[in-house]
Amino acid sequence: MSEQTDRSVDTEHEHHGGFPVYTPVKAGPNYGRLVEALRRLQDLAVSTNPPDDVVEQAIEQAEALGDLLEPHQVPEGKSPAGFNPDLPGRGSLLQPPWLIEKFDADAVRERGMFRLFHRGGNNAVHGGTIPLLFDDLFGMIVHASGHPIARTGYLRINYRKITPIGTELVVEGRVDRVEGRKIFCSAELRTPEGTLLCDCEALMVQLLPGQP
Ligand SMILES: CCCCCCCCCCCCCCCC(=O)SCCNC(=O)CCNC(=O)[C@H](O)C(C)(C)COP(=O)(O)OP(=O)(O)OC[C@H]1O[C@@H](n2cnc3c(N)ncnc32)[C@H](O)[C@@H]1OP(=O)(O)O
Repeated sequence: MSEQTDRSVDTEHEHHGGFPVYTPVKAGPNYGRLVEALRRLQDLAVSTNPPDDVVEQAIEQAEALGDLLEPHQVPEGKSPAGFNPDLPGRGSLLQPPWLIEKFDADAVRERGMFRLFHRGGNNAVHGGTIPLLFDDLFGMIVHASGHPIARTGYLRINYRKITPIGTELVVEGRVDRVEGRKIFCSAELRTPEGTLLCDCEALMVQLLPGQP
């Protein structure tokens, strides 16, 4: 039985629905550099228009990189990607590369920038990227406040001001109240000076045993 499915290691497992037990995954000394190099590629992929001979070279190199990495695929929870809290975006390419600044029962705060590959219209952050930031934050808030794993029932976002790319920003949220399985949370995205850009309310619903 794999460590991930051996539920005897976590006697509270029933209270985490059907989720595997997640634990932080250590990254080697170069892993963060790899993720940042891939993010740079994502930035360039959305902001370049290379001639076809360069496109051909890029394809060859990208395919070679895929071939290099593919033999090292591991199940969910075994890669540092998303499971290393010390890396920007916890090492995940999906997440905006923000760093966790506070991870306490009363609040979770992250600081970072949106990248070029998060661009929506007219150089502002894409409106669909902001729920990604909030949703992930609420997952961490549920965890940090000691609740079993919960899934997002809803996110209600108010876009108050244009969210800029390449500028340091801060997001902070907390649990507001709990009613049975329902964990009501809120969070705000601000500039470091405190200007409110977006705020969000969320309902996180604690999973029942076996719920995926
Ligand atoms: C580094 C290593 C450590 C890392 C450290 C961080 C750890 C990080 C862990 C990650 C943890 C993952 C975090 C997942 C974050 C997502 O899950 S994002 C995925 C997006 N969400 C989903 O896909 C959820 C899909 N929906 C569902 O699965 C089900 O609808 C739910 C949410 C489980 C609820 O279903 P259910 O169990 O059948 O419950 P149901 O009876 O429908 O609802 C329960 C109550 O909530 C209410 N409710 C449910 N939905 C709504 C709604 N949309 N509006 C209003 N009320 C609602 C119901 O009315 C009901 O209220 P009461 O009648 O009890 O008063």
